[in-house]
Amino acid sequence: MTVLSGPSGVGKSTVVAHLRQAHPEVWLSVSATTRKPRPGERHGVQYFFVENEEFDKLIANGELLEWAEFAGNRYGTPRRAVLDRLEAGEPVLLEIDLQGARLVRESMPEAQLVFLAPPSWDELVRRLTGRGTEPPEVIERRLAAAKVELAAESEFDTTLVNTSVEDVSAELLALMRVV
Ligand SMILES: Nc1nc2c(ncn2[C@@H]2O[C@H](COP(=O)(O)OP(=O)(O)O)[C@@H](O)[C@H]2O)c(=O)[nH]1
Ligand SMILES: Nc1ncnc2c1ncn2[C@@H]1O[C@H](COP(=O)(O)OP(=O)(O)O)[C@@H](O)[C@H]1O
Repeated sequence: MTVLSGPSGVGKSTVVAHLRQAHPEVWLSVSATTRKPRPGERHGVQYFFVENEEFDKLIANGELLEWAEFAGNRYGTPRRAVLDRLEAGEPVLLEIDLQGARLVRESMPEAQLVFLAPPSWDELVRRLTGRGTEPPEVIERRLAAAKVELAAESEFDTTLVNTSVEDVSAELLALMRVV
């Protein structure tokens, strides 16, 4: 199992979408979140969008492999689906934040932790702002979280710098031994 983390706006979703277009056999976990959908996001595709009460239930029933609060919303990985795919021997990819990556490392030490880094701080700010999905105060919050995440890079097994989506997808596939 491979965990991909990195600051908001670095390009995680873009890289994963590119990788899965060429290799749909890579299974990506769909997380539950209390965040509201962005335009174009669909329930069950990018996320399972749930209310706070539903998220409380998922935690209480032990249905999440890990969960974390990120920039004011909660996000969690449904446990059953991940375990089923691992049992079936499929390549499993989680795209989660630093706190989640740390929790996975504790509960599944065999997981491979990959950090996606921006070419520079200015480029990260450009990407996050340029995406145009969040208002300025949310961007500020995510950039504050990004500073913490960038400082934790050394906790990961591997760092990939997202200069080129094509290159980084190929590198990630190689790390996952999908060719
Ligand atoms: N711990 C944890 N983090 C998650 C999960 N799903 C998504 N995240 C992370 O939550 C953060 C915010 O995600 P999102 O609101 O979709 O923003 P984006 O990643 O900037 O597009 C990102 O770092 C995601 O990787 C999850 O199930 N668990
Ligand atoms: N290698 C890259 N070069 C230039 N822009 C990129 C690259 N990777 C992603 N982007 C752009 O950066 C923005 C943030 O990417 P996204 O995949 O949403 O990030 P994340 O999922 O890490 O929050 C998007 O507008 C995306 O098109």
